[in-house]
Amino acid sequence: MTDPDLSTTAGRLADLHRRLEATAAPGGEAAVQRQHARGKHTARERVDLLLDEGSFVELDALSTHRTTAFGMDAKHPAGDGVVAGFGTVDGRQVAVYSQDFTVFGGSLSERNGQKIVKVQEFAARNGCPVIGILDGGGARIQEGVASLAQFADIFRNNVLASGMVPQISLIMGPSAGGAAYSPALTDVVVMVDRTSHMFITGPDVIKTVTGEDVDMETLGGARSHNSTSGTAHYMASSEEDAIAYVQDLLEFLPSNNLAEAPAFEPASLEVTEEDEALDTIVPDSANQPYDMLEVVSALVDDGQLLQLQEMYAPNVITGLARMDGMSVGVVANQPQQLAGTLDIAASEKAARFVRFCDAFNIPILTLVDVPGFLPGTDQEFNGIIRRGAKLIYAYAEASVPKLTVITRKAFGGAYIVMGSKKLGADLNLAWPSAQIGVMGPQGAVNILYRRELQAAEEAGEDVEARRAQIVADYEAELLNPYQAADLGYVDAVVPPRQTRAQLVRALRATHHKREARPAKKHGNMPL
Ligand SMILES: CCCC(=O)SCCNC(=O)CCNC(=O)[C@H](O)C(C)(C)COP(=O)(O)OP(=O)(O)OC[C@H]1O[C@@H](n2cnc3c(N)ncnc32)[C@H](O)[C@@H]1OP(=O)(O)O
Repeated sequence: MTDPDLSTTAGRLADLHRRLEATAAPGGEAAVQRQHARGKHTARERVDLLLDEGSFVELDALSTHRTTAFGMDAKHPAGDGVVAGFGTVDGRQVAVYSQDFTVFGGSLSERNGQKIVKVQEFAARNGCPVIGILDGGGARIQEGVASLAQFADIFRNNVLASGMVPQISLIMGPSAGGAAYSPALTDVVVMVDRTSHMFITGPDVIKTVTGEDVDMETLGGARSHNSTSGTAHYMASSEEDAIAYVQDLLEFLPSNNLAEAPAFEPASLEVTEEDEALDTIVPDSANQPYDMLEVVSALVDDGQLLQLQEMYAPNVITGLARMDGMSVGVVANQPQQLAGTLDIAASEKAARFVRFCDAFNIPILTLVDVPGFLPGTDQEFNGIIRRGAKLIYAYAEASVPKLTVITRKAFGGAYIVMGSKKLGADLNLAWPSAQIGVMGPQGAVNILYRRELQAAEEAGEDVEARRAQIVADYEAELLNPYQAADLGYVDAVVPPRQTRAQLVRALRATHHKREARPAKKHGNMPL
């Protein structure tokens, strides 16, 4: 192909076209084929899948690195391994960057790091979500500290934008070493099963240092980070699934902390069949589990809940839904898992979610059926006191509308933590099946009546009959919602079928809630 004549306008236009064409597959066709063979899209294909057709405005497409060492002066792929810019998702503005694994393994250079920073700053300035698509080998080795320093800029921007604009990370390949801290600093991390990996030190380093044998998938695959480490919020079955999840998620979120989330059709307050079914959902026996997801489904619009961290700490459910057409964050104990107890993982999961909702002005609906914190040395030694306290901190700090429904058990510290009145909830409802107390009946009777039961045993009396009687007395006296209703710690005891309508009325009433906090630099959460 002959070089265009740059002394003419037509030639300059042809030159531009030639340069832009080079951005289509800067790592070469063979690298694109390798990417596809691994079941992965290219950086540009991912941006196209995410954004509304034709909406993408690319920034710095023609920039390239400045390194000369290690033969780098001979390689100048256009864009330098990141596709960056802004566009729309369902008509709403977002900023996006997408690492290109076909260019130096998607590694971060000084130059392409600056492109990412530009996108982050664009999002912060213009109040729109920023979505990072990660598929890269971390700091570009050939650039040394220049690349490392650029990461510091990115991390700092992650922190400064936190709570200002939603930040979402789509992991679609490796996110290795310290580089993994950028997604970790964002609000939501989505990983693709089998093709995405996050780790601070890889299998080889682990083998050398600790002698441990672990493969990449077990160490840092989507399943591990969704179910074990709690780093990821959704495990997608494919890249398309991951992108669809992010598109759904964005529909629940405001563009920034000063905006409102999109609103949909208001709800009808007529009692529906789903409302009626709530009257019978709590089993007669307090020890029998039921599925809290069914309660959520009956309460929220169209029964739709978008769970975050569904695979992690399933004893607490966290997710986004709509009530009356408005976004709400749902936090709910799940009696089907660990009897709904709160452990370290559940506390941290729920705390982070409450803070996420609070940052973006999303009201919080809390559904309570919690027998307490999970007992055991494992929990105590690993810091259930410090780490469980995060949930108290999050609820007490949150100034968005907070609505709480106690469906059954609400015992001890766990009662307080789960959006109780005195932590600042706006409406606390209880069902007639609610049991609110310092602890469950067996524990209470063992402590209060230990001596009496011991004496009865020594006297040859029927201890079990006596214990059953005391338990029944305790349940009748304290394990109901009426002491709390009497003292104003629940605002109303309602038939389950009326719950949805009461919550919707409360959401309407609290829509413009403003709650001031004393001025300070920041609090000191027990991290
Ligand atoms: C604050 C942040 C600090 C950090 O980022 S520290 C972390 C530094 N990075 C790492 O430790 C990861 C190094 N890379 C790897 O482990 C692997 O390349 C990785 C990412 C798992 C991918 O493995 P594979 O899928 O087998 O691909 P591969 O090794 O053949 O790499 C494909 C091409 O990408 C290149 N590459 C990967 N990571 C790079 C990097 N960091 N700097 C510069 N080039 C990098 C690699 O050389 C290869 O290039 P080529 O195709 O052979 O020309």
